[in-house]
Amino acid sequence: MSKLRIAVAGASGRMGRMLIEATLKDGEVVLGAAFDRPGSPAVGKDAGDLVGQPCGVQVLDSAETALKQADCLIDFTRPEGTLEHLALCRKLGVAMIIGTTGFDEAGKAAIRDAAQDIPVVFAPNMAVGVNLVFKLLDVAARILNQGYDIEIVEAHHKHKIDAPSGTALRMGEVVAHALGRDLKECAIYGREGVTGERDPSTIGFATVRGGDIVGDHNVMFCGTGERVEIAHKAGSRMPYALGSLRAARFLAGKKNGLFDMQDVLGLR
Ligand SMILES: NC(=O)C1=CN([C@@H]2O[C@H](COP(=O)(O)OP(=O)(O)OC[C@H]3O[C@@H](n4cnc5c(N)ncnc54)[C@H](OP(=O)(O)O)[C@@H]3O)[C@@H](O)[C@H]2O)C=CC1
Ligand SMILES: O=C(O)C1=N[C@H](C(=O)O)C[C@H](O)C1
Repeated sequence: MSKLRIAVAGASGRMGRMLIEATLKDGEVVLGAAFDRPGSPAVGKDAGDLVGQPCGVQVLDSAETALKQADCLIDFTRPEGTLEHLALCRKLGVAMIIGTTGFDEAGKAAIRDAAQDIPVVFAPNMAVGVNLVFKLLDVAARILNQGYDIEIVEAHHKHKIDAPSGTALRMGEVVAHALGRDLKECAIYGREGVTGERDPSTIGFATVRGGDIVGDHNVMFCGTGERVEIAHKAGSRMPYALGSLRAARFLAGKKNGLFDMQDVLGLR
């Protein structure tokens, strides 16, 4: 059987480079194509040169040409780019792994719609450890369901453009769902000035941005006389890339459908 051909969008980005490295090291898949935006300095270079491992696959500036050489696209770019690539994947029948965060409701609806025709894994965090944390949070919130104030603190590198992180938002959704609340109605994004006492029905978010922090998340259940903290710290982007490749293998042979990493890891 021929190996699964992976295409990488945003090839020269932080995740693009990590995905190329992980794909080249993986014995079960091959790098079918890599592409970047027209005008990117990476276009025309050997994709493997971006990670010090020449491979003979040139970085293209046409997503459509690249996707014709792939079975599955892994996309960690920006919402507007991902949605353009999604339309092309739908047209060409290419499976898609979406790691990009920061979509608005219309963007999420477009992903759900496309998944009627192609298989898609869409997850704010592909790391196995973070997906375990989602499960732990569900258990914790159901047990600590009264008398505990919930605060979610995340920290990322200075280049990150969206806040709170997609992962922090998903953590909030998991906790809110376990408590029978709607995150849209109970989230508090930052505080300033005379805020008054804390409303116990809220879930608070705090964001730190600086340096080269890969990604830290800490969910605090603050009670009276005790505090439970469930945290994950990423020291490298490799877990996101390895999770994405696991997701690509999970989609192989599927005709359509929308999945996330809980499906991929059998945690649903
Ligand atoms: N789900 C997960 O596990 C993870 C998700 N992420 C998410 O992945 C995304 C990318 O992160 P990161 O790699 O750090 O970002 P980078 O900025 O390092 O890379 C983004 C890449 O996408 C390209 N790009 C930007 N805009 C567009 C566009 N409109 N169309 C096509 N390509 C575009 C960039 O090109 P150019 O340089 O020309 O702008 C660049 O090559 C973010 O949304 C981040 O939150 C990150 C890590 C893990
Ligand atoms: O931009 C990043 O770097 C990351 N983004 C994702 C998010 O928004 O949750 C995942 C990870 O935390 C790294």
